[in-house]
Formats: sequence, structure tokens, C-alpha cells
Amino acid sequence: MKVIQVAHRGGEYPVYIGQGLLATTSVWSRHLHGRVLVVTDQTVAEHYLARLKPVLSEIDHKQRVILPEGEEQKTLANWQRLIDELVELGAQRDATVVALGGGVIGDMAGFAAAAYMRGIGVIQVPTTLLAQVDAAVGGKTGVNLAAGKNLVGAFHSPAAVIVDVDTLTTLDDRDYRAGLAEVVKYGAIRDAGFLAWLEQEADALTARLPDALMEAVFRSVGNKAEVVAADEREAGERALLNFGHTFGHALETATGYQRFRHGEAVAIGMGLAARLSEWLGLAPVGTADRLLALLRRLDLPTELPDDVAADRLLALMRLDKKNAADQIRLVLLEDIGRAVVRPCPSDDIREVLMP
Ligand SMILES: NC(=O)c1ccc[n+]([C@@H]2O[C@H](COP(=O)([O-])OP(=O)(O)OC[C@H]3O[C@@H](n4cnc5c(N)ncnc54)[C@H](O)[C@@H]3O)[C@@H](O)[C@H]2O)c1
Ligand SMILES: O=C(O)C(=O)C[C@@H](O)[C@H](O)[C@H](O)COP(=O)(O)O
Ligand SMILES: [Zn+2]
Repeated sequence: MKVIQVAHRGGEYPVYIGQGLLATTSVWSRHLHGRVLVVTDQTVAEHYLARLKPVLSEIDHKQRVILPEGEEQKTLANWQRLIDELVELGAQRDATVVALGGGVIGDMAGFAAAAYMRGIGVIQVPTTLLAQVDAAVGGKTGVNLAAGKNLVGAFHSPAAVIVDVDTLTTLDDRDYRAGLAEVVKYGAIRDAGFLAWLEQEADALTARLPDALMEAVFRSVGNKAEVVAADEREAGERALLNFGHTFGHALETATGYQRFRHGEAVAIGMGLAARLSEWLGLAPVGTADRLLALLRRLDLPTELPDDVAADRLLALMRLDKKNAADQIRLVLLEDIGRAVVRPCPSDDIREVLMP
């Protein structure tokens, strides 16, 4: 097992990465306090809820809630359901929420923990690649609105993150590949050496070879941990983690959170942001093609669908949380491994939305 410590304003928390951790009581014991609410979704419950038995057997007051799955379920209504479950459990300030699942469960359960009694503990137990390399670390929690992605939420650091890479064996191909998009993101924005390694290991990664996969998870979490420790509340550098997301979130919202996985929308968005970076003369010619080639090798989508209008996407991008002074602010590349945030006029953005 490897452990990465993540610093935050209240102290630090460990991210444990290894095999068989769901049932390793010694990893869990010092982080479980008070009454325990385990939050998961149907598919994850079928695969993994029983594995928590040894860990939960000593807890007298516990409850589990199994939510319907999918991005369209990351709603205030389901968040409210979690709050109601905490009340019914008699959870007090010392209670613990266990978020067992992908990023949807992690964001929603984390937000319930952030809000209930103004904040109780949460242990993030990510079971998708995307959640292991990104969503579970850093304390961003929240839900979507019909008007926009993650528009309601809070920063709430977990007490611990338990990454059991064994869970990735049951993940379907589409969700696995979606997770690779966020892995590529770290290489693109801040770690050119990692991107070169990903190019070398693309086949091993699509085949889920254990050594390559473990290395990808570890290096991704390391990158994320460094960024969020330096800028927990997104006052500066953390915004770079939003590379591809301004386009991606607009695409997810425009399609009712039902057509694209988050990672797929981010892959399309990273391609657009890279093309725009080149068109603006910010990144050297060839930067976008290199990134797009890697995304395609990983079987990720890179093109906008024909039936989503550019003006609809632009309208949704105006609601992005990075914006200020009525300007859309985008994460752009200066090169592979170097990113910046820049205000961008709509006419420039149209260049890549309507090429
Ligand atoms: N908080 C953050 O910093 C952050 C970062 C990145 C993404 N996110 C959010 O994460 C969400 C996307 O997360 P996701 O890609 O994990 O999607 P998800 O949570 O919807 O999970 C995808 C699917 O995989 C299934 N699943 C989960 N684990 C499984 C396993 N081990 N075996 C088989 N099936 C399994 C789920 O039931 C679901 O159907 C988005 O809402 C995104 O906004 C948040
Ligand atoms: O941790 C962050 O910061 C990120 O931006 C990571 C993103 O991958 C993630 O999708 C996040 O939820 C986006 O946050 P938002 O603030 O743009 O909604
Ligand atoms: Zn993301």
C-alpha cells in the first residue's frame, strides 16, 4: 500500500492506494467515528457493499443508502434524501459518511457531509478510475442543476481517501476510459514527463495492466494532491484542474447529463481548448494534434456532436464558476505540461466551436 498525505487548511488527510483495502480494517479504524452512513449506488452496492462487512461489524449505529446511479442523479433531491437519512440515523457532529462509489456518489455524499450540522466527517472510497485519480481528492463536493454543472456545493475535505484499485476490475470499458481523460489532464497541464509516459504506456493502460494502472493512479493522485494542497479553495493554480471543463461542463449540461460521461465531455473539451490555444498563438503548432492523438489512442471522443449548437454551449459557458467581470475564462495550454487561465472573447471561442 502507498500513502499520499494531502495538506489542507484544517490539517492533512491520507490517501491510501492499494489492493484489498475495502476489507482492511486497520486502514479504516482510526477514521470511522460516531454513527456511520454508507452511501453508494445500485451497481457498486451489488459488487462491493458486502466487502465492508468486517470494517462495519464493530459499529453499533449504521445505515446504508443506495441511490440510483448516473450523472442525472447528482441532484438536490438526492442530496436531500441523504440529509433525511442522516436525521433518521440520529447522526451527531461526530458521525461519519462513507462515500462508496464513483464521482457522482462522492460529490453528493461529500456535499451532504459538508452541510449536515454544518459539517461532519466523510471518508471517500472511490470505485471508478475517475474518482480514484481525481474526484475523491481535494474536497470539492456538490450537485448539478438543470441550469449548470456543479452549481451548488461546498469545499469539504475528507477525513481519508481509501483507493482500492481492485475495484477497477469490474468497471465497464466506457467508464474506465472516461477516467483516463482526467489522467491525461494532469500530463497536459503540469507534468509533461507524465504525458510522455502515458503515450508510451497507452496500450498497457487500455489493457488495464496492473503495474501501468497502479503507476497512473499514483502519479495522478500525486499531481492532484500537490495542486489542492497549494490552493485548496481555487484562488489560483487549482483552476488549471479545470482544463477542458468549461467546454465539457457546457456539453454535459446541454445534453441533460445523460449522453456523455464526465470524462468523455472533458476529453472533447481538452481537444477544443488545445486547438484554441494554438489558434490564439499561445501554444506551439502540433500541441493539439499530440494531445488529440493520445486521447484517440485511449478510445476517447474528441469531436463535438453535430446536434449541439455553438451558441447554446457559449450561453452555458457564461455560467462557468471561473468566470469574472462577465468574461469567460478558459484554461489554455502554453505547451504540453504548461497551462494558464485567460479571459477569452466569445468570437475567439466560436472559432473552435464552429471550425
Ligand atoms: N469533486 C471533484 O473534484 C470531481 C473531480 C472529477 C469529477 N467529478 C465528478 O465526478 C462525476 C463523474 O464520476 P464517475 O466518472 O466516477 O461517474 P459515476 O459516479 O457516475 O460512475 C460511473 C458508473 O460506474 C459505476 N461504477 C462505479 N464503480 C464501479 C465499479 N467498481 N465497478 C463497476 N461499476 C462501477 C457506477 O454505478 C456508474 O454507473 C461527475 O459528476 C463529475 O462532475 C468531481
Ligand atoms: O478538483 C478540481 O478543482 C477540479 O476542477 C477537478 C475537476 O476534474 C472536476 O470535474 C471538478 O468537479 C470540477 O469542478 P468545478 O468547480 O468546475 O465544478
Ligand atoms: Zn473533471
